[in-house]
Amino acid sequence: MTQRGTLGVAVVGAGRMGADHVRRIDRVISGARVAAVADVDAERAKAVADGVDGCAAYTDPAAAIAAPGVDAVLVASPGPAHEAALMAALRRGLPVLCEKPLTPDAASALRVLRAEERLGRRLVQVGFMRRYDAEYLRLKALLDGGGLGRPLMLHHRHRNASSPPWFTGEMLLGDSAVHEMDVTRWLLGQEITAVTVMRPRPSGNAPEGVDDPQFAVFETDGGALADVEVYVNCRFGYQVQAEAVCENGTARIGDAHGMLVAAGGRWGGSIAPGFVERFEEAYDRQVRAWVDAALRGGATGPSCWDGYAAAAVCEAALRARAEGRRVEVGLVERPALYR
Ligand SMILES: NC(=O)C1=CN([C@@H]2O[C@H](COP(=O)(O)OP(=O)(O)OC[C@H]3O[C@@H](n4cnc5c(N)ncnc54)[C@H](O)[C@@H]3O)[C@@H](O)[C@H]2O)C=CC1
Ligand SMILES: O=C1[C@@H](O)[C@H](O)[C@@H](O)[C@H](O)[C@H]1O
Repeated sequence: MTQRGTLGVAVVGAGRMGADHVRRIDRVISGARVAAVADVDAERAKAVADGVDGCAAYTDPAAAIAAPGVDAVLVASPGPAHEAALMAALRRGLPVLCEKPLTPDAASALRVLRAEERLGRRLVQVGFMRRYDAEYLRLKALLDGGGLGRPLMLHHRHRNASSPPWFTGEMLLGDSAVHEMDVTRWLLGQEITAVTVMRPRPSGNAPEGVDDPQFAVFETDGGALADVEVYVNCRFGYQVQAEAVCENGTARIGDAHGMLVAAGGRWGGSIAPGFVERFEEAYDRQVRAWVDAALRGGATGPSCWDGYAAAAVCEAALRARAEGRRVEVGLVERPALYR
């Protein structure tokens, strides 16, 4: 039950993304309020909850999800903790926005999908926020319109200025390139069927033991190819680009944002420092769409099927990287709920 048409949200995980979503719900989005914040780090939960009127702090996510006034759950804990929070929310029949990845592997993603399927209706939205980015939406509309002919190839570039200290070689695929796995499927309306991963000699910027950058190639069931360069210690900024090569033309996004300045014999723009700045409007639109759907009692956007398919592609990519060979992606039959 919502109080006076306002969605009471429990936010699980009060780190970088969780705290930013709390700010967004509290100050940017209408129709929702943060009723509870849970973090295993009690001080962090309290610090974030203290910034919001009437918000309670918890260290146990299940207690926050069951708290009075909670109508919906936003999961922003690390990927391995997502399944427990998702299951607790689904047991109570609550709508969930779960940060990517849905879960870190296909088996756990499938368990979540089956739990939602048993309820017979969609309650989960996965935080693949690029689907809400204005540039990606324009590219999707262009491809769907068919004016350029059939898409043949996608070229993706995903560069971060630097990776956090805990980042591993596996995370370039499971944490970063998972976005390209999702947008490839979404832009083309096709499933990824096989993955190959190649690695150049690591950059001198890469932390010891981290194979950065990596290069992956996806094959799809519609006969398209997509490649992604993931480079998470490029130093120069946060850059996400995509180019579609179609039968009769190409379209490219992610080159320039905002102003171009000409001065002193040079011209140019600026590159966002990080994902929070580059995708700020997409995060806003994503959360707004989730709140609107939850207030109507449903879910929208990337589904458990999308989260599961991306997890299966990740698993294949990790095997392809470890074994140095092309690996096929195995998916279960797509349930009727997600068709
Ligand atoms: N869509 C996007 O562009 C981005 C998405 N993410 C995703 O957001 C999620 C969170 O990432 P960050 O905020 O960067 O991580 P973070 O490390 O900054 O924050 C995670 C928080 O969760 C807490 N936590 C750990 N285990 C928990 C549990 N079992 N229950 C409740 N809280 C727990 C930690 O104490 C920490 O405060 C991840 O799934 C990540 O992949 C992260 C960055 C960007
Ligand atoms: O999701 C994200 C992070 O978790 C990930 O670590 C970054 O590489 C991505 O650019 C960002 O969008």
